[in-house]
Amino acid sequence: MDLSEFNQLSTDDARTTLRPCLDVDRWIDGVVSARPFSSVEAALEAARTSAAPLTDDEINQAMSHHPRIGEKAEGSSAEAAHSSREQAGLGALDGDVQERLAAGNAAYEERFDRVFLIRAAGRSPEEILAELQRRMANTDTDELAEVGEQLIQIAALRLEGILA
Ligand SMILES: NC(=O)NC1=NC(=O)NC1=O
Repeated sequence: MDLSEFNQLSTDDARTTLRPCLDVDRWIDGVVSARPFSSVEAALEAARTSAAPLTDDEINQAMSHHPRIGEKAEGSSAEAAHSSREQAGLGALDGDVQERLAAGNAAYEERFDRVFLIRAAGRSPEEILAELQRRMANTDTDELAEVGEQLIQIAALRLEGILA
């Protein structure tokens, strides 16, 4: 849809449109209430700043919608479609990278007890692996903050796709 359609959506329809971007009510309401936007960039800026930083509870709730990096998104939900598109950008992972990513995901889950989440769009598999290694050294607190930032980056990219 275009920006004027988004600006004119009812509050409920705007909320429904935004939920697959980030399943956090405070973020959704922040973007919905900032309408009408004068430009797509203004809408994206609202998406990048609304509800930031996310709380631990909001992060944990939002995380349930994200498949592992390198794994096919399950189901036919809007979130799954977004994830598939974002991960398609990784291209066909060669065997070695696929294995290293699977091993990295397992190590990350062991260390932080959640799926490794990263904004995949615009990143090569090698960059994602490097980020995974770097973040393994984070404290729990620092890592949770990074996850929150990545969720918001993904949300803004998803909104950009919706408004394209
Ligand atoms: N585990 C993940 O990082 N998942 C994802 N990253 C994205 O950019 N989209 C996803 O679904």
